[in-house]
Amino acid sequence: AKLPKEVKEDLEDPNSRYNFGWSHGKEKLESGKPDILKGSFYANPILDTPTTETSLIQRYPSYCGSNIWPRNTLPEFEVAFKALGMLIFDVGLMLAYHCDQYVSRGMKTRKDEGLESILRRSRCHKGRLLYYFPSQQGDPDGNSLSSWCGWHTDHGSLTGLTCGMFTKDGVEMSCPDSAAGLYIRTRSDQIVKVVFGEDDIAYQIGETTEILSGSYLCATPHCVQAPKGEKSSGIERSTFALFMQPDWDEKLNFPEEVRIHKELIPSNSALTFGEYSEMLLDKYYHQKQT
Ligand SMILES: O=C(O)CCC(=O)C(=O)O
Ligand SMILES: [Fe+2]
Repeated sequence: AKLPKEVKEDLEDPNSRYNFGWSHGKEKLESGKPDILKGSFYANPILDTPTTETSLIQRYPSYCGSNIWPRNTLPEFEVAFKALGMLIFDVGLMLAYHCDQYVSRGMKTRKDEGLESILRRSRCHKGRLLYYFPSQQGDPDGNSLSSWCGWHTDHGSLTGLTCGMFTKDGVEMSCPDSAAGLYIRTRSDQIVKVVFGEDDIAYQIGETTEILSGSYLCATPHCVQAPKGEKSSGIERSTFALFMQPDWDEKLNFPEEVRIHKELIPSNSALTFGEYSEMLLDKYYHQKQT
């Protein structure tokens, strides 16, 4: 986020709707306003070029495009991003195995249709380095719990997260406001602050896992609160998320009873994850138009 403007512009990829490389102020919030509170850098830490087929790149640019790296300005960045992404991926596969064990108590799934197999063969995983710009006093939304990032569920399968790192002018420090950070809502509707260490990885369930597991597993609603108070001015937050999700070509066998995005899922057929994500994008796009 602190690279010169021209360097960041070179790292932008409008064709993928800014889903590769640098993205700032391009994503729209629920209110329809651009999200200027955070800057992101997206890349697939497992594959630099998921496919060379032009028709696929045109159809699913946000998944099938190629990584963009600041190889001249920050040569160590690519190495670190891939190492962290792959670590979260490997541990995530172990977690997926246990998710399958849990779900198998309640429903029958073929082994090759389990979460672990689906994630192992996917070419669609996406790492996102997030940088929340310094909190400002008197932000219009400064008092709400979701002041840095609103309540949402991630739409993929599993999201792995590192703990947020707070800095001021780039120097690491503990956050003066202990209430700042990530919050989740539990199955019993409790709001819980997520606390974990710098050597830990936290995983959240995404919507696709909820749907495919017949709601045995539930997507984790979460938001990020900015620090408040005078002492917190100038505090920035950085973290890394790995969105583990099925391949664009993966046929999703939706169970008969579906709780979320019901209206989008045809009752008789299996969509691919690529088709399904496109429908979701269209849905949110449509909502924003009305
Ligand atoms: O900043 C965080 O800890 C969470 C980020 C997040 O929810 C997302 O990128 O979807
Ligand atoms: Fe999220």
